[in-house]
Amino acid sequence: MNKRPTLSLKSPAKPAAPKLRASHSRDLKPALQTQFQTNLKPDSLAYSLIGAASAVVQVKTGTNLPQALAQVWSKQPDITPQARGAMQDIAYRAMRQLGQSEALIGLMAPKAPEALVLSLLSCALALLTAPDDTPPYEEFTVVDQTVSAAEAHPDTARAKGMVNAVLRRFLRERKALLDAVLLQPVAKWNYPQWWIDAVKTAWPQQWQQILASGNSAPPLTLRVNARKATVEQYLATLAEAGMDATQIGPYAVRLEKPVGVQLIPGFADGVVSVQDAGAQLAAPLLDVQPGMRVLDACAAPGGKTCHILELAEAQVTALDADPKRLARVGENLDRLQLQAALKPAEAQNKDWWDGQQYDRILADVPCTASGIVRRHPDIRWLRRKGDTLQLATLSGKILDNLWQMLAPGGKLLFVTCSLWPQESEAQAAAFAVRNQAVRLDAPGQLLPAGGSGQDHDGLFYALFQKNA
Ligand SMILES: C[S@@+](CC[C@H](N)C(=O)[O-])C[C@H]1O[C@@H](n2cnc3c(N)ncnc32)[C@H](O)[C@@H]1O
Repeated sequence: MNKRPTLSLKSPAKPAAPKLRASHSRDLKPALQTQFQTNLKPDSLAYSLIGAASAVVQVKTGTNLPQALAQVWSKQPDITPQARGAMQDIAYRAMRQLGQSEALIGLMAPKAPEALVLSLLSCALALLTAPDDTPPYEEFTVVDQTVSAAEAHPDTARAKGMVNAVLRRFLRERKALLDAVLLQPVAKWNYPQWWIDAVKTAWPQQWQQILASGNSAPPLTLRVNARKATVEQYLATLAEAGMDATQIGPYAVRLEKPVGVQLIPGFADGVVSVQDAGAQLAAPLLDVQPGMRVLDACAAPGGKTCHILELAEAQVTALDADPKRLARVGENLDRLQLQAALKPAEAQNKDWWDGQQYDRILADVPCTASGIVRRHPDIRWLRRKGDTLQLATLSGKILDNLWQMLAPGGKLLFVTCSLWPQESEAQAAAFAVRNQAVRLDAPGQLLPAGGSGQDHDGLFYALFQKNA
């Protein structure tokens, strides 16, 4: 028998449930199909659509999209890199269009669809309403393949007719349907209403530009390793490889066309790393001198740790509460041939500290990540309004604890990738008062920016010095 790929991501098989009458089974969630296999070809759009939908459905229950996709892929040993790429592309598009797609489905579906059907329709509608000039697939291909995907999965097969009807109606009545749903802010902007309100309150002049920029596809920005090359030298390497690129920061180079890291010249040898241009401001701001003791207190995956070490021979400790993520710091250090001490520990505690103070501390604290939604379009659907206060409380504790570990005259750089003042400027101001910290020059809130000149995520920087 042919080995067929598994497309379900579900939990271990349970004993068979008693048979239900048809009328009852309609009201209950179908049993999870752990062993489900499909005849869909891995290079078909249907295969990518059902895989993407399986990931999107998990985001709706609280899993982040990269993890959800990794779980889908782990169940399909035969998946090709192309199918993986296609699934990822569809799932990310679905996240960026989710408000509009769900509003459209709400208008067209005769009753609320089952979770996987809803996600499958959202993936298909994201392809049919792609904001790019060139739609990624022909409209009728999308409809046919979505119907085939629905037919091939036990959780969606019964809804095949409805999927067909909804998508065909969308193609017939596209303008009227879009005009109707775009009156709703959630459909127009593709964020939850509380998020739209929070951006409006915090940034009354810039809120529309901020929301729109969060829906744009992110650039691929590289950081040139100052120990191995200058930006000019690396731009020449890219030109030789026929890759267009622009310098957008002291060490930052933006590729005109994003490619996989395996295709980036010098990546494997540590000549460059992938890092947003805004995030590349941290290491220079810390002003680390050779031989200094430096603590990177929330370090994983290590972008800023590595940049610090590229700029100075320092004794760096990279700490993170998540040991799995901390392992990625080790991998990045290895690729760049750099060294740091790795500590799996919580930055609000002292149990890991040897009592020797640091000359520099980087506190890139956990936050809502509301400034990096163009890279992580799932975040807006995963976050809850109350997360801001909870995370701000934790980061306040982290900052107060770290301050005691800073040597007199030392500097602490507080960073967030948030747009919410409660996590950023208000936190910085309150911290300075509580600790009589001297505030030095730093960019403060950087709103997300895209375009020819500047291109960076939304970040916040505050720099403090301890009185000598
Ligand atoms: C914004 S990310 C850091 C990004 C990193 N500085 C970089 O540039 O690659 C925040 C990190 O804080 C870690 N974290 C969360 N809670 C923590 C805590 N209580 N103590 C230390 N690290 C924590 C998370 O695991 C996450 O890796």
